Amino acid sequence: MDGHRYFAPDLLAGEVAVVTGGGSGIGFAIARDFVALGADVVIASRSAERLADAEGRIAARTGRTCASLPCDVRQEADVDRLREFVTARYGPATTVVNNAAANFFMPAERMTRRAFDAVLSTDLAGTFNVTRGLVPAMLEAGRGLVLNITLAEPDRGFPGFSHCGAAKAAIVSLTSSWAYEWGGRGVRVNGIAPGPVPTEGVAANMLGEHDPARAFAGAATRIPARRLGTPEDISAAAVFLCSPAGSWITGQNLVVDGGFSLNVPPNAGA
Ligand SMILES: CCC/C=C/C(=O)SCCNC(=O)CCNC(=O)[C@H](O)C(C)(C)COP(=O)([O-])OP(=O)([O-])OC[C@H]1O[C@@H](n2cnc3c(N)ncnc32)[C@H](O)[C@@H]1OP(=O)([O-])[O-]
Ligand SMILES: NC(=O)C1=CN([C@@H]2O[C@H](COP(=O)(O)OP(=O)(O)OC[C@H]3O[C@@H](n4cnc5c(N)ncnc54)[C@H](OP(=O)(O)O)[C@@H]3O)[C@@H](O)[C@H]2O)C=CC1
Repeated sequence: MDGHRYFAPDLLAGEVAVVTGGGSGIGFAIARDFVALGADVVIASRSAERLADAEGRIAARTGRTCASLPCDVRQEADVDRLREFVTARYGPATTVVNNAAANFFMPAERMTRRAFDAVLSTDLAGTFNVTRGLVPAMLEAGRGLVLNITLAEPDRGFPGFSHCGAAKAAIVSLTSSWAYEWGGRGVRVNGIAPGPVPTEGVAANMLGEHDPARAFAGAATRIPARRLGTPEDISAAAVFLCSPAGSWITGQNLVVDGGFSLNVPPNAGA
């Protein structure tokens, strides 16, 4: 069920939103729900094929179109092209969702510098590049929103995924710094920290040789809400934070995880 059903149909009318990684998983759900609620949306990621497919699915589900542009968030020149494309098509972006990310299982002692850089350059530098590219126009306009897709309590570590944990911890810190620096100039900055959401990206990149069905079923038993998250759980929170209903919320990292980060021991409360 799409996340936009909770909200008034024109809630985001007048917004121009860029969603990185909007062709799949959580980013797709956010883009789809923003479109359904009246925003003009550009989805951006590396694969033109994935973006074209997502554009078609969004139009079929919402009856409204969005636009897409191939963009590698690691490349500043790509981000410059993205800003020019968005501005020419819809006017300057008023909302950016930094959702694009890379992650894969890698024990810390085997982590090569190239593997570390592959994740840090996508997750951390990518978030910096896109924000740095799009926020100046928001500051000039005196209004804007940045939403970073993060991780719950990343300072506690992310065993097996230390590169991604480090990147997400730094993004949470950027969220606070940017919120403070830009709060007086009309730009809010927040994070959403999703719990386990069984997307294709997770199945393909994080589970190694594990059978996805078994791995996901095992994870669900460790969640107080006793179910995995859905992309719609995350997109509904994104709509709230990026709407006027969230206008006094900035610098926060909203955990949306069915209680997963409470670390309830197995069988507790069963
Ligand atoms: C709870 C939080 C959950 C978060 C979830 C998510 O983020 S889900 C989002 C999940 N979605 C995605 O991740 C999106 C899709 N992901 C991707 O496209 C890739 O993961 C990528 C962006 C890292 C490739 O970037 P690129 O083209 O720049 O990389 P490259 O090919 O040039 O390799 C550079 C180094 O990294 C190594 N290495 C790379 N991949 C793997 C692997 N799977 N396995 C092991 N190692 C891997 C590779 O060996 C090499 O090191 P070496 O051996 O030369 O010393
Ligand atoms: N699913 C989960 O359990 C959790 C997810 N998250 C976070 O949620 C977000 C979405 O993850 P999810 O939907 O699960 O995974 P996906 O793999 O579906 O999403 C990753 C997206 O990032 C894009 N991407 C990757 N590298 C780049 C790049 N260099 N430039 C531009 N786009 C890029 C991919 O598109 P393309 O290949 O076309 O470039 C893809 O659409 C991520 O930030 C992730 O870290 C956080 C906690 C838990």
